[in-house]
Amino acid sequence: MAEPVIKNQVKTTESTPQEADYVVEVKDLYLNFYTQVGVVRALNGVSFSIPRGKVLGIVGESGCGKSQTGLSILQLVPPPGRIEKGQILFKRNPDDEPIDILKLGRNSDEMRNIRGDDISMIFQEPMTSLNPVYTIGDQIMEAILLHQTPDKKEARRRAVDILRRVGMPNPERIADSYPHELSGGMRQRAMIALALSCTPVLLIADEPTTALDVTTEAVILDLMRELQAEIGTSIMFVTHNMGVVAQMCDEVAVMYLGRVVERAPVDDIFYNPKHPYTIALLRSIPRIGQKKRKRLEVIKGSVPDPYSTVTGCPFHPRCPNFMPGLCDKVLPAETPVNGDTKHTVRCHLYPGSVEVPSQASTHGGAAVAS
Ligand SMILES: Nc1ncnc2c1ncn2[C@@H]1O[C@H](COP(=O)(O)OP(=O)(O)OP(=O)(O)O)[C@@H](O)[C@H]1O
Repeated sequence: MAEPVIKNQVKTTESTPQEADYVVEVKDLYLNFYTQVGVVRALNGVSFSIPRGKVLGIVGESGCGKSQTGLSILQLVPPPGRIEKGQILFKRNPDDEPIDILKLGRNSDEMRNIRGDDISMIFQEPMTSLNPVYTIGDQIMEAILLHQTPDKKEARRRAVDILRRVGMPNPERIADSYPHELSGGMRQRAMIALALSCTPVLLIADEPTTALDVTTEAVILDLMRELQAEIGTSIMFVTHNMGVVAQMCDEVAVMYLGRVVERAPVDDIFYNPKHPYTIALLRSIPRIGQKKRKRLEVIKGSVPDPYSTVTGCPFHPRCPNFMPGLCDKVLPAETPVNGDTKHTVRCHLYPGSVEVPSQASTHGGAAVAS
């Protein structure tokens, strides 16, 4: 029986991020929402790359722009959102010339092909992806018939096979079930099966397990990791849960108010965090060996109102290391930590941060005052 074609091959490399192979590179992305009460500057110069065959975690508190970054990659930002600036470079294969997704028409055939064939997205709520009026099997078959084979019998066989691979008991029966007939964990598996049915080069997983109980969450995370290793799909894993990051990710980008403030291999994020925001995020989670009575620390203050203006470093109003006259005036540039380009930070505690002249920021440091 022919297996679905695996489009992407894992290529392990010890090179720097600039040299390393990526599937998607987001460069200096700006996104605004033009609402009736004002402009929300949701993304303010987001830059990062998703390494081929690896899992990149995107973490940060609610409202920092994680989901909108994922939706931007698929050109699915809802109105009244508008991408103002930036590039999203996509490379299907390592040797391909990159395609700038933002140059493609939102509804063009090429964009639809990328959405259906190369990049899949899964959400916290499976019913966002699953259609309640079609059986699970029909929905998976539809994707396979559209992108892989016109043969209905073969499509059915592949649909059942992928349901088996995501650990569904009795996949033949599940294929004939409607979404409402399944439990939450089963629906999540069905959604993953649907997303992986075309062996995408990239899977964008937006809090896919947040709504599940911890036991089911652990099973689904294991499954995703297994399938990722088997198929070689890259994953952009959006979460606010640092425990999930430790379990799932190879690299991590920490976002604060529409900007990446630190990115590094996962071990560096946990054992050598640099940005005060990353450190605060880590202090707010329980750790093994921590004294029972020790209270978890809450990050001081709250995320600024989306319409408000912050000058300098967007984190300065909450930062324990705040340096008046610098942090509230100058937006820190992204700099490598001790010359290591795999680990970068945007913070004035580290050399090289004062590169950009004084700038005003809106909602988390939009670059330039308007
Ligand atoms: N339709 C919209 N209209 C106006 N502002 C929006 C809209 N959608 C998102 N935003 C704003 O964009 C910013 C980024 O939102 P986003 O959903 O990406 O955050 P997030 O980090 O994914 O948060 P969460 O973890 O809660 O999903 C937020 O300030 C949010 O209020």
